[in-house]
Amino acid sequence: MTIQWFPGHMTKARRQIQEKLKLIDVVIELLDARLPLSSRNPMIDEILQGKPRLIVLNKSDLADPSVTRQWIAFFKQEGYLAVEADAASGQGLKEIPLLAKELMKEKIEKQIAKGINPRAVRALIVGIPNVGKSTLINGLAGRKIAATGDRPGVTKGQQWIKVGSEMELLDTPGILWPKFEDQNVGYRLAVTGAIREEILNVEDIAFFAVKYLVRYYWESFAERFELAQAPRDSEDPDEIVAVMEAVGRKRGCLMSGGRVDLEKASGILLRELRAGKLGRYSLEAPY
Ligand SMILES: Nc1nc2c(ncn2[C@@H]2O[C@H](COP(=O)(O)OP(=O)(O)OP(=O)(O)O)[C@@H](O)[C@H]2O)c(=O)[nH]1
Repeated sequence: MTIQWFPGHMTKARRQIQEKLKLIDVVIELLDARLPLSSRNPMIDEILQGKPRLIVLNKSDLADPSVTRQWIAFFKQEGYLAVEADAASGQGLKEIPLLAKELMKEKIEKQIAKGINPRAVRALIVGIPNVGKSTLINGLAGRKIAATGDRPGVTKGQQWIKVGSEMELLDTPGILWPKFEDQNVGYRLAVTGAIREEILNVEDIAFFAVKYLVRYYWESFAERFELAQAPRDSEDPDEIVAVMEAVGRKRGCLMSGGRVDLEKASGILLRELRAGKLGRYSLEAPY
């Protein structure tokens, strides 16, 4: 699903999340492990109004494991509980209800001291489009959950999904918008496929990706496309375009006269990258 975010949509999304906040104890903020800051909503602190929060770095199977470890340390230093997960395979999901409960520890202890039997912790998943919210809900539920949505005319009955005996999850996630002002954020999101290619030019997206990969992941990049020579200067645009042309020649993207069809080559490169064929990579690091 791709959403065109206009100010009215943002206000509506914010209002919908804030309505749901009244029903829950903790928020599970889902970020993309490959680009945790770029996949984060710019107003998240304001929107969540101090609700206890667990940060889940999803799609960690696609991210560079050493960079993901740095991100976990970074978020912990910022005072959050943070874990990595691969919602698609189920890796890392078992810990989530335990950590949600950990966030409520003090309240639960107080209730027990007063002789009250604490109920299951109620949680809401929030995140930008395509970050894996539905996949995580299904993974935690252990089955496919039908999205009941906030469609007009449909009774707004929220459904609770039981996750073991300790957590209950709202069946519809909170959808947030990404940060638009920073062009590099847009490119990082586009590289992962979270923004449609009609919005940003495919060659520009591939250029951005190649520049980054050449600098940080040259070995796996060179291996995939059988490239011998690393560019001398990864800041030189001509050298990056030369790498893209070499990729195009390897993939047979040639036009009449032997020129490389860069648009086609860019499309192929991004597809292979998104499918994990170039290995695991992260597009930003905290340090
Ligand atoms: N490799 C990998 N893919 C994942 C993971 N989680 C989700 N995906 C894939 O990412 C894509 C988006 O997942 P969704 O669960 O639909 O994301 P969403 O946040 O609900 O998206 P919207 O409905 O657009 O808000 C799907 O193709 C999933 O299969 C993961 O941990 N690893």
